[in-house]
Amino acid sequence: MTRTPALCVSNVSLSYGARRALDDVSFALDRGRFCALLGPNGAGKSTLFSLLTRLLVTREGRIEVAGFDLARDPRAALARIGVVFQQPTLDLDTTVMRNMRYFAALHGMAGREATARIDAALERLNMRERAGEKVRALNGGHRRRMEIARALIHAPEVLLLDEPTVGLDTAARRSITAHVHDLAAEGLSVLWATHLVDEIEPSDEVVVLHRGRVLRQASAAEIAGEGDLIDAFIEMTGGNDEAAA
Ligand SMILES: Nc1ncnc2c1ncn2[C@@H]1O[C@H](COP(=O)(O)OP(=O)(O)OP(=O)(O)O)[C@@H](O)[C@H]1O
Repeated sequence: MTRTPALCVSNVSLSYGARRALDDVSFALDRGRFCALLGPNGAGKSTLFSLLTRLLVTREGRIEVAGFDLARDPRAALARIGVVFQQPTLDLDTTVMRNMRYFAALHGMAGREATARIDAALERLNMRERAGEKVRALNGGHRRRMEIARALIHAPEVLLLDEPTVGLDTAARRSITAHVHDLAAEGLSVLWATHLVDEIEPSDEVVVLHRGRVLRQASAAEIAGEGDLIDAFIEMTGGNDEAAA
């Protein structure tokens, strides 16, 4: 028996006026996998994330989360998704704990249940000892970790992250990337949008998106072949990217 994929995107297209931002995009994310959505700037990654989170809707194609159709059963589908958007959405002048409690409340959780969920989520990101600090006092890497912990409060099956390391220094970038790979190893299904090849491990799944189209889905090792992933990526996309930055 085959398991329902964590995420299944089938023949999805979206245009902004005359501009075709996504063109017949299809891919599937298996459960418990780290999948990089790899594409140069303008490939359509953020547009796809907007569709996956229903900030945008399209009539062209179908999206399923853990078997739930996002258009027909949005409540069930969205309940299974945790999201970290590219732009931080933190209240800087409250503590980590108050931020987390606020989000738990949005998911209908309070009291002991909320406390247990928040503790577990912060623990997974090594952030428990920071619970009493104001967000403003945290460095960029810890703020991002807090956002990831926040996205896990409701125990989603799929975690979506849109270029989550933008603006972070090398050490913080490496730490966040490692933390999220650990989450996938624990069973979470992860879709990680990036244009940075060095955030991807050989065993990761990769969906290469370019000019709104999926060029390939395979493991990073398969795509790299005998060479490096970055060379394969540049060859596929024509090199109009700062992939090595
Ligand atoms: N609101 C919009 N109106 C018109 N065109 C848009 C809009 N948003 C995005 N686009 C265009 O759609 C295409 C895909 O953009 P998108 O932001 O999804 O790409 P991306 O891969 O996320 O790029 P980046 O890494 O720069 O965020 C680009 O050509 C972009 O200029």
